[in-house]
Amino acid sequence: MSKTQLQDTQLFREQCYLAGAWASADSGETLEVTNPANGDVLGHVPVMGKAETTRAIESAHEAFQLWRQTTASERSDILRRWYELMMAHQDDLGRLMTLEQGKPLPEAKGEIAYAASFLKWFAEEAPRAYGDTIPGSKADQHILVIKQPVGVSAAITPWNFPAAMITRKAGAALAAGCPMVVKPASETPFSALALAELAERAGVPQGVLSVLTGKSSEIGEAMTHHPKVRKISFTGSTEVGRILMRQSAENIQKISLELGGNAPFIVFDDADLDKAVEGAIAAKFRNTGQTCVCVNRFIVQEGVYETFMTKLKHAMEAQLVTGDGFESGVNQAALINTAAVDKVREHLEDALSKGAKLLTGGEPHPLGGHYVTPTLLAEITSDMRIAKEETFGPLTGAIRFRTEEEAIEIANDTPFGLAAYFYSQNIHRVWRVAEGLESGMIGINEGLISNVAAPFGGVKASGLGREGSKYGMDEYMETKYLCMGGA
Ligand SMILES: NC(=O)C1=CN([C@@H]2O[C@H](COP(=O)(O)OP(=O)(O)OC[C@H]3O[C@@H](n4cnc5c(N)ncnc54)[C@H](OP(=O)(O)O)[C@@H]3O)[C@@H](O)[C@H]2O)C=CC1
Ligand SMILES: O=C(O)CCCC(=O)O
Repeated sequence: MSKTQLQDTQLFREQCYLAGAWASADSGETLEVTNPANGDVLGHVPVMGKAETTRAIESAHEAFQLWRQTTASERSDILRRWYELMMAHQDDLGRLMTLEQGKPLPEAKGEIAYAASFLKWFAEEAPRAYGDTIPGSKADQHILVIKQPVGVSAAITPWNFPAAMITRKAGAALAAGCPMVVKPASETPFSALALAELAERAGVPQGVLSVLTGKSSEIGEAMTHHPKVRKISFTGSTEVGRILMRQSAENIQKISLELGGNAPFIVFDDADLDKAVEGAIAAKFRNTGQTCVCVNRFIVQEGVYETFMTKLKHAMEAQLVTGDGFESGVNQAALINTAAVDKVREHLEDALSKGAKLLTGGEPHPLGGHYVTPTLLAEITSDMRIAKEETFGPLTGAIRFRTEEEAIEIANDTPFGLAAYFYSQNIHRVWRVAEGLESGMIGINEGLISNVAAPFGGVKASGLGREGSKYGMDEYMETKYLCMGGA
């Protein structure tokens, strides 16, 4: 990639940020990074492994001794500067993201603002790591509770949100007083390395943040097997989450997992259907369907089934524009890789072979490559892959239901429990359904639920822990009880 495409060419880094310095892999080996929209080679990043990860962890442990002693206000100032630098370079960072991830430029810039908001949020939360005092059980006894940073933390992040999944973790960790070693996805390392460059400019001390690219399983093993790493935070597939959870058992590391989803979107007879369609487009097609909170299955009550499906079909045909993320007006981009395209095709073929009806789309996209035509199916049933697995692309379909109980049963009939959405104007039903759905996050008459102030996370196979919000910093802190006697 020509560096001149960026206003600030220093944001394009082809080395890792290890212990406060820019470094190549010990082996000199590199990995090619391509643009998913056209296959162009954008550049190369180091293939690091166990040795480099161990050095980053040891440097983080050394840095921890000083970082934990900085005041919350000093950490807050640094995070605030990092936030301001991200916003000042929003155009370049957005451009880098569109190049390596594919998402449309306005959406990429939107992610930069979203990602930066976690740094601002945690800059504000850092001074609020309050403890407690509790009445003792004896007259001369006092019970105090303090919060302390867990120690060195490590993050492994995915390609679908190359910036926000780093700042949502690193913002909380650094605010709490923990250094962090980050391993971004191999598809989208340049966004991560640009964030490291800005962290350095913001004054994040040496060793407090390292960003390493390379062999994921080796880096993951080095992180989980190192006794000085006290916290692991992962966003990605449930399969890899399970591996990391097993590995982290060895050193009893604290672990947060934000894994796959299979979000249901229920439309009741009493819903405002136009609002439901608006919410459906937002909840399904954000990031071209490649978001863990994206709708997988619509579940629609029989009295409004035909009307809702017709309106959704028309909205998809009128509003969704597929193309290169740099083209104006495009809101559906190329998928990340061939495996993603294949998965969508397999879900479509499986559903059609089992009796689903095609309402729109279905054909290969004329642009070829990683482009997929937005597709809507009717008469989905629970034995289809689309109803059971995370599709992660612009394909969806709807199941028909009769009663509220049936809708909840269908919605909960999945190992996952990240996000769920439903539309109803009946306040009694709203409470019943919100309480009945087995999901960490529920959109009620709302299709866009991601928000820095809200706790993000799932239940069941969708993961453990919460990110963002006033709860996010707790994941990086230990609660310590002090019992003062003889007072
Ligand atoms: N919850 C979410 O937001 C996400 C969910 N997914 C789901 O997962 C599916 C597959 O996507 P995929 O990209 O393969 O997701 P992965 O879970 O494989 O990748 C996510 C991150 O984990 C790393 N990783 C992969 N294997 C290991 C390992 N053994 N130990 C440590 N780290 C590892 C990857 O590194 P590297 O890139 O170097 O391999 C990447 O940084 C998607 O179709 C989607 O259904 C995917 C991404 C995000
Ligand atoms: O895991 C994901 O898909 C990233 C979450 C994006 C969001 O915060 O909405």
